[in-house]
This record gives sequence, C-alpha cells and structure tokens, in this order.
Amino acid sequence: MARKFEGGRLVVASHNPGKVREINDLLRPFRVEAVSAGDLNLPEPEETGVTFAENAILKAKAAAEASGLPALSDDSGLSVNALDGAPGIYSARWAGPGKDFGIAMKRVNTEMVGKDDPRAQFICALCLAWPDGHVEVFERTVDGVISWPPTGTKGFGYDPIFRPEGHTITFGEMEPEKKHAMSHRARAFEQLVDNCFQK
Ligand SMILES: O=P(O)(O)OP(=O)(O)OP(=O)(O)OC[C@H]1O[C@@H](n2cnc3c(O)ncnc32)[C@H](O)[C@@H]1O
Ligand SMILES: [Mg+2]
Repeated sequence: MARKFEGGRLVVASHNPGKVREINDLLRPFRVEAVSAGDLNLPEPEETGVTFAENAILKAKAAAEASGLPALSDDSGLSVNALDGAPGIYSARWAGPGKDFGIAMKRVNTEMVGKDDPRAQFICALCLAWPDGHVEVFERTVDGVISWPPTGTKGFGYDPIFRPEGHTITFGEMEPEKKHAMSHRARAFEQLVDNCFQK
C-alpha cells in the first residue's frame, strides 16, 4: 500500500516553469496548496542518477528535506528510437547552459539524418517524497514520432517536434487540456493520484 498524501502544502520540486505550470494544472482538482521549489528558493540539485526514477527521487528528497514538507518531483525526457533512447535522461542537458531548446531540437534532427525510424517516446517519472525519507515513484510514457520542422508555441521543451501517436499535430500545437489527457506526465500523475491521494 502506498503512503497517502494527507492534503495541505506540497512543494513542486522543479525549476522548469513549463513543468511547474503543467503540474499545477494537474493538481488543481485536488485539495493541495502547491508551492514551487523556486518560490522557496530551494537549490537545483545535481542530477547524478542514471535513470529517470533515480533523478526524480533525488530531486524530491532534496526538496522535502530542505522544506520540511512533502515534495513532488518530475524527471522526464524524450527518448528517440533511432538514437538508442537519446537524449533520454540528458534531455535538459542537450539544451546547454542557456536552456535553449532550439539547439536541443536541432541536435535531435541532425542526429536523425539518414535514419528512417521516426518513433520516439516521452517518459515521465514522478516522485512524491516526505521529509522522513519515504518515497513513492510512478513512471509512464507516451508514444509518438519526431516531426520536423518544429511547430507550435503552446508547450515547452521538445513539444514542437513531438507528434503523439494517432494525432496530426505536435504537443507544441496542442491545447494544454488536450496534452493533459494523454501525456507521459498526465499518465504518471493518474497513477500518483490513484495510489497516494485521498478519494
Ligand atoms: O529538473 P527540473 O528542475 O524539474 O527541470 P528540468 O527542465 O531540468 O527537467 P528534467 O531534468 O526532468 O529534464 C527533462 C527535459 O525534458 C524535456 N521534457 C520533459 N517533459 C516534456 C514535455 O512534456 N514536453 C516537452 N519537453 C519535455 C524538458 O525540456 C526538460 O527540460
Ligand atoms: Mg533537471
């Protein structure tokens, strides 16, 4: 049995404004007072894990310890079949110190030249951690294809080059509510809610 979140204040342990916005959207229907790691001036921990789950755990634990509150982290990324899963856990790092996703998306396109498999997945590991060190982790994916050139300005990160399976537009072109109905983050969140939130 997963430990339940009892309600009240919850730290959203991410320094990515796009993610914080999406997580706040997903939390809205629940009795949760979300505060972001940025609001609390929490440091951005170094992501030394070798899996999404490990990095999610280290980010949530760091925020829960530093704040004394339960903390929810998200470690996510794009995994391209033709690139053996890259950029994967390095998705943020491909954008460089300036967090320029124009550069990161171009690199995906350049490395895919000559490969004819466009399939890719977005992956999201969510971790809910408590100040006593207890953690719950949920990981989900969404399948799609890489689409070039980048289109749409509604999302963040790699959204303009990811077209989810069965759809004709990219996540960058999609309304947030529609992305929340199918994304890796929304799917992992559904698991989190089923297991850790009071009904
Ligand atoms: O670690 P935090 O502070 O949460 O913020 P971050 O941006 O560094 O986040 P990650 O370490 O999890 O890196 C994942 C990168 O993958 C990209 N990514 C993850 N989910 C995405 C989504 O739904 N749409 C587009 N890009 C996404 C995004 O650009 C992230 O920067
Ligand atoms: Mg990060």
